[in-house]
Amino acid sequence: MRQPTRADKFSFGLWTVGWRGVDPFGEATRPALDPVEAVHRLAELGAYGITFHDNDLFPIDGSEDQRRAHVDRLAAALRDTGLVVPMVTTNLFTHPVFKEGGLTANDRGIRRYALRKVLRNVELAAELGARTFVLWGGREGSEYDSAKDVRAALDRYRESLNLLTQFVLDRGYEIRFALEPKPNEPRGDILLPTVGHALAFIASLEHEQLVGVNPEVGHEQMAGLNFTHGIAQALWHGKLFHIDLNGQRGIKYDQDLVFAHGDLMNAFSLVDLLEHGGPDGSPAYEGPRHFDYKPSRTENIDGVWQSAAANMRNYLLLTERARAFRADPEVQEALHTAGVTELRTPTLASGESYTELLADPAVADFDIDKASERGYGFVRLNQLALEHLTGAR
Ligand SMILES: C[C@H](O)C[C@](C)(O)CO
Ligand SMILES: [Mg+2]
Ligand SMILES: [Mn+2]
Repeated sequence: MRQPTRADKFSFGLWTVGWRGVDPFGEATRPALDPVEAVHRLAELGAYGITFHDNDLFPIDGSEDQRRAHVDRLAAALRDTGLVVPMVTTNLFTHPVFKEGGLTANDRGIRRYALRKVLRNVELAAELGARTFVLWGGREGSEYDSAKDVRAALDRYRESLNLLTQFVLDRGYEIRFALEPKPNEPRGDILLPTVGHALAFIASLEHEQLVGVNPEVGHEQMAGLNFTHGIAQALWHGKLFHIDLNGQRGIKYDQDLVFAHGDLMNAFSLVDLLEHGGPDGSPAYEGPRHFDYKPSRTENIDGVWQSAAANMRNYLLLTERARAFRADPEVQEALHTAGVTELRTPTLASGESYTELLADPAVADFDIDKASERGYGFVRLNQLALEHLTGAR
């Protein structure tokens, strides 16, 4: 099993390895981690980039000089290690001022403050060469239906995205925005809860070509959805601008487990799609393989670095297993029997009209009982996948 290299484009949020283990029922179990230390350690482990929220780097109420000093310290560590910053995002959820939202808070003053905070952070993203700007609306939502006019909230979200995309165009920044959906937590119900909601919303924006999605494994699975299906549809729309990889075990609080420590079969099909879903088995996605996870609260700092390494190792393991799966002649035969490749053939012959379809005797006399007898062999195909996944093949 090879070690990760910069070419694998693995990136980590500073907030991941830096998570101190505070949860709603317990205080921190680990000391604060210096972002510069995180950059050096992640570089040693084989990462290629780091991402961050503004306030992962500097305090929300710090002075301009303090802000600049923290940014310069990070920039120096990036130069020393060669790590890059593919993505930047804004914290619109920790400070109490955001307790009722940021960009879609009922309070207009808070919305104006939040929007300015994002604009300032887009400038920082441009300074550091980030190409993607993520917006996770963790506090955009409600606990009580009568407390939030959802249509007005979507108006405010659209107003914000239209301003932010105009800002990027006017400044000439090479930046695109990626919305990160999540169904709930910390708000009882979060707006734009799934990839589907986000894709529909993006279509309503003035500069929709600059806005895509940053789906997170656990977030779609918290909504009971199949993550690989969500990623496939995001790719189909040309809107997979970034991705948050982690693990989740069923519909419960956001576990942010190490990638593949949740639904392993879905992690396998996801990596197969990302790495071999393009033309002739090439990658379907060229962006960073970004981990947004939390080292379990049970771990000490050694466990933190082991968990970071585990994310990259699991991605590489699944890539290797998926490659063997695709190369297995029995798998190719099973895919053919299952009709997986047949689905790529258009239902209509080229140029065929509905008139010709209606008149086609082969369709008019289609023997549905005979057609019902087809055995697709899906279980055998899935067994082959499992045997490759477990190294039994
Ligand atoms: C980018 C986003 O803000 C990161 C979080 C907080 O982990 C949500 O997944
Ligand atoms: Mg999460
Ligand atoms: Mn995330």
